[in-house]
Amino acid sequence: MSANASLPDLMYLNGFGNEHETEALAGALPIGRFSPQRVNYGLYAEQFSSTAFTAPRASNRRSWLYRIRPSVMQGDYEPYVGNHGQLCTGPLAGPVAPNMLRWDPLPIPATDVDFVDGLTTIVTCGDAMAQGGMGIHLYAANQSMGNRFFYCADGEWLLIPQQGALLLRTECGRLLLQPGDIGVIPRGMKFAIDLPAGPVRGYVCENYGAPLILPERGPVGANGFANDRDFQYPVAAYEDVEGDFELLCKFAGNLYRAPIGHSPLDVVAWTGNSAPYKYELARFNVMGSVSYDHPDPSIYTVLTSPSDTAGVANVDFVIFPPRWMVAENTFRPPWYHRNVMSEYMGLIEGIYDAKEEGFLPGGSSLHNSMSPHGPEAAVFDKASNAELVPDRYQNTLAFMLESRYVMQPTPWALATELRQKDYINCWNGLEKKFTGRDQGAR
Ligand SMILES: O=C(O)Cc1cc(O)ccc1O
Ligand SMILES: [Fe+2]
Repeated sequence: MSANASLPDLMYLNGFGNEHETEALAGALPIGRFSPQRVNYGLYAEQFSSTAFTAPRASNRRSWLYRIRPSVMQGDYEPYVGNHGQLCTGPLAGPVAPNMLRWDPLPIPATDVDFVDGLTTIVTCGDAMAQGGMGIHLYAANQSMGNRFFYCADGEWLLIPQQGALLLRTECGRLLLQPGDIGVIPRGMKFAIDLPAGPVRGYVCENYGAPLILPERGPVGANGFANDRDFQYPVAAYEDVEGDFELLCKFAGNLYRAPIGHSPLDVVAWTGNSAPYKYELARFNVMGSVSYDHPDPSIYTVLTSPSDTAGVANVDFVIFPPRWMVAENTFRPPWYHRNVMSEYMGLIEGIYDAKEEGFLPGGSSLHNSMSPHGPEAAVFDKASNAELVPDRYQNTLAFMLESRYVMQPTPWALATELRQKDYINCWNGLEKKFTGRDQGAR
């Protein structure tokens, strides 16, 4: 068991996008073929395709699942209306104002709410039906899903816990996520989320586009940033239980439910490269300036969903982890900035260096395409006058979801009391300092 006695100590398979194979019962995996006439143990073979059959080999993702019942063993879907939050899908209707926006964290619900019912969408971009863009959901929940199972046909889910542990029970096995970890669940994979250590809060990026991959390293070489070996996949674990259960799904922007007479997490063995995985953000190997200037934040990219244009992401997932700051004769916080890419930010822990006030763990900010942003006034003054000794940034873990597509706040996001209507005032006090005199700064 791990340090917290209520948390399971799970085994994992290491390696990003590897052709993994795992069996919960010895001999359950066919050898030398995927679909033998009869599968051992009376299992059914089912292929799970996450990319088109004909996607190039380097980007092709699929797995073979050997399961107690094939996935067709379920009832018809009917609309599901239980969602306690407000789950939305891009594109949303109406105009998008370019205002800079910021929100306080969601409260933990006062009534019983599980993970799926506790989702509230804050922004979306692109178009789920066209398989581009993403939705960003906040979650706050206090109940395990138990025998309510879910899958999302609209996109891959990147889970970013901010508070509390998530036990992901998936078709491929179990993953434990704690704050500081991230988890990725392929589009369409069935799962349930239990809460082994109390209430939870965090963020979900529903990636409508190409599956997340590791970014190129370029001249950095063969190691560094997020290393492939640190991505962890589950070992096969199956549930052989029957009952009056519920299969929920999100499809083409709406939630549905179907009755199901058994746990769909009944995969006894699987092999392939499309499976859920986790990554501990503390393992990120941070690159940074050891001479001068604040580099572009792309050096902190953990995962990227490419678009059809090289270097222009559908979604980049970027973190700002603890690290040393040593740059000389440099304004060390992020510079003032206008960006063609749209930037959503969240905070997992501590304080973010550009915003020491008002950007809280569990909170959010949105700086849309070409909307100006940068350090608040107090940070500008502090950083302009700081003694530039080596400084270790500790107790900090912010992240950014960046996209080529304009991000549209949901009606909830604009109306909620959690929105800080005075956010723009954080830049008050950046008065004119221009004197017209040469002050000798170089
Ligand atoms: O705070 C932000 O807006 C994110 C960000 C961080 C950084 O280090 C450089 C540019 C940038 O947009
Ligand atoms: Fe920015």
